[in-house]
Amino acid sequence: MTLKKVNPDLEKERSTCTFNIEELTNLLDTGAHCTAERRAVEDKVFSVKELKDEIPDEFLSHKERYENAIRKSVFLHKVLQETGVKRGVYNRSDKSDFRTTYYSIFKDGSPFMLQYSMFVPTILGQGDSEQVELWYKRALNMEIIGTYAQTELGHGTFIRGLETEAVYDEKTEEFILNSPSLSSYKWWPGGLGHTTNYCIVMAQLKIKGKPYGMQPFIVQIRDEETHMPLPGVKVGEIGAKLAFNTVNNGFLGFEHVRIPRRHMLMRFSQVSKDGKFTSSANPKLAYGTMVMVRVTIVNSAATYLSRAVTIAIRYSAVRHQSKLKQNEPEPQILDYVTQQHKLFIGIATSHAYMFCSYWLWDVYVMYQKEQNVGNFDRLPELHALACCLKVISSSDCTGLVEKCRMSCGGHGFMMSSNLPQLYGISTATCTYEGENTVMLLQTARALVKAWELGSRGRPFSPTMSYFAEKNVPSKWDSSLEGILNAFQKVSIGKLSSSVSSLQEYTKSGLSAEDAWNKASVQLIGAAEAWGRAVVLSIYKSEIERYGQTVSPALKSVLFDLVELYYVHLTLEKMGDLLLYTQLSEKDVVSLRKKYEDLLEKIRPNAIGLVDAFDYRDEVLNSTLGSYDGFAYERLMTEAMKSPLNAEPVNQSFHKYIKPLMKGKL
Ligand SMILES: CCCCCCCC/C=C\CCCCCCCCCC(=O)SCCNC(=O)CCNC(=O)[C@H](O)C(C)(C)COP(=O)(O)OP(=O)(O)OC[C@H]1O[C@@H](n2cnc3c(N)ncnc32)[C@H](O)[C@@H]1OP(=O)(O)O
Ligand SMILES: Cc1cc2nc3c(=O)[nH]c(=O)nc-3n(C[C@H](O)[C@H](O)[C@H](O)COP(=O)(O)OP(=O)(O)OC[C@H]3O[C@@H](n4cnc5c(N)ncnc54)[C@H](O)[C@@H]3O)c2cc1C
Repeated sequence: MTLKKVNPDLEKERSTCTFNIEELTNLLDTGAHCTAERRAVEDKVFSVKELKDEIPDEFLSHKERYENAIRKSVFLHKVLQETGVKRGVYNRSDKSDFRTTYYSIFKDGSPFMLQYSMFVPTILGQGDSEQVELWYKRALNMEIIGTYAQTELGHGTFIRGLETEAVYDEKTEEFILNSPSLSSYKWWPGGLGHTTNYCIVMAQLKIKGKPYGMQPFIVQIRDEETHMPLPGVKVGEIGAKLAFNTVNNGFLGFEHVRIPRRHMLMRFSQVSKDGKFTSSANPKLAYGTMVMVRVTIVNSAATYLSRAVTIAIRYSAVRHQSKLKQNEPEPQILDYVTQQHKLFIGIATSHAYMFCSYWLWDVYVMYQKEQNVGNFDRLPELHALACCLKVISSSDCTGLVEKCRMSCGGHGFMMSSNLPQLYGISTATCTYEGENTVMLLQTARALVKAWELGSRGRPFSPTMSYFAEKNVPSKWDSSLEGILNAFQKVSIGKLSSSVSSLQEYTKSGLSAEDAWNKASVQLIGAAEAWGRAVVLSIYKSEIERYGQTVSPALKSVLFDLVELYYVHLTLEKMGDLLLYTQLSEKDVVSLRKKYEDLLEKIRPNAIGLVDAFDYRDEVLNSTLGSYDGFAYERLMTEAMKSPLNAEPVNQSFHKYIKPLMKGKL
């Protein structure tokens, strides 16, 4: 099929853009040098023919898909090694550490994913210098391939309930790993099924019968030559899932498997040869990899959404349907204001979380530096921020990815659109690295503690400093500052009522735990409200900061999106605002008008804004979202790849349908 260069609809859309697309791309990439570096890596990666799929993945069997994913992972590793990309070292954004490039080669994840995202970072974060020297090099060269094995069949959330044991035997200076029950089997780790030969196992340390809590151990599970499971190791794959079907998530059990003492990662806690345990300065340091991955999820969530919204907006610009005016041709569906309502918030939300993720990453890096000199003061706030922003970014972005899919009508249901797969990998972020409700409850725990300490005169940490302000009623103000203040009032109001309920429940005789459980719906509301206030505040302040360095044209568009985000959230959370602020019906009417005006203002820039995410067709992997906009031609080309289309009549006709038609069954 010969294609014209670009669909005229998209050509027209690009001509109405009011800002410099490249300038926005550089800003989103955290610098022009990051854009250049990323494009150079992409040029290299996407020129490798072995990394292209001849048959779409969805037409392969489970086993073939796995084998294909392994083949591509190996080629990709080689290419990235040649380009000098540091694998296993996170950066401020998915794009600048090439995660987006990497994972665009796999629609459903790579079996090496956990090697890069958790195995190597845990060695770096939890190993002492000698252990890092030994294991990091081996892992980086792929001499060993590993994963992070924490979750068990019986427990994922409640880490203290994990059953896998590591019992120290001082006679042989070894730990004995054991899985005492079916529920203690590790379940879920990516790559564990048939790919990894090592893993970090999180297990309960026991010395002379005494428990010392969960610690990380590096455990060999397969022979390095034959890849056979080692004696006492029971390992396999957990089966088909909603998504991540090429990640090779696995199960793992141990029958008294011995490992050397130095295979416990000992940066923070140590076990000496004679079995003496030295505790880390803070027992939660063993949870460090989770904090780091939660921080990075905020950017991943924004990135998944930016891919989905690029596909949906490009498609909406080339799709014509129904009539707005009787005597005119069918309009682009992007001209329907309801379509703009579904999609433009996707661009703004993606920006909001991207800019917040850069800020959160910087907080994390600052904490790391302080931690290295023994200062853990920032950890409770960082933990609360990582939990809460992980939750609201993953749930908001996943909801909007699904909205993007539905906004493409029937074609959004096609696997070739890549929207179902994007939904699958996005919704997984709501569960992994801490199930979202549980993470909100962790946030609430920190907020309640801060509130109670604050009421006794202790200072609040920076993101909670507004708790100190008196919740006095003030006139509604629809400026950005006014809306931010209003959301802070909601946050104070919800937290204050949750604390009152907790106090009332305990006063009425409930234990602290029962009172907490009874008030927990309120508590997760308070946690979410704090997260909203943080995101509104950081998104606005980051754009104000960048606004001083970018061109006036770009600054204006960036602020249109900030306003859209603020007004959209105000209308969405109207109930809370009516309860805790002076918002009136008149204000709501004028905010609705403001919202409609903003959609109209953003409309000419819609394609420019998604082009600025700078996703090559190979990254989007979508029949609906390609840069040239020839969605129908691509849908037909992909449909022709269905194995059923290889022959005009399928043999099942002769075997079953014909006898049925002839009444000969
Ligand atoms: C070429 C490419 C190169 C690129 C390189 C990068 C590649 C990146 C690639 C991919 C991108 C990402 C892909 C990621 C895939 C990941 C797959 C998923 C992996 C997993 O899911 S691993 C398993 C994760 N599991 C969890 O998250 C479990 C959740 N549960 C918990 O965290 C805890 O159990 C709990 C927090 C719920 C409760 O813990 P508990 O010990 O019971 O604690 P409490 O009693 O509630 O609290 C005690 C006290 O501790 C504080 N606290 C708790 N947790 C932490 C923490 N993590 N840090 C600091 N402090 C913590 C808590 O606040 C309490 O404090 P207080 O007493 O109140 O003061
Ligand atoms: C795609 C994917 C990849 C994964 N990869 C890995 C991996 O590589 N390595 C690894 O170790 N793990 C991995 N996991 C496991 C993951 O970390 C856990 O599934 C996750 O932490 C949630 O734990 P759970 O499954 O035990 O859920 P559960 O805790 O059983 O949650 C079930 C329900 O119970 C509720 N609940 C539980 N506790 C509480 C509470 N205290 N208060 C209120 N409600 C509660 C939850 O809110 C939820 O509604 C992966 C999971 C997925 C889906």
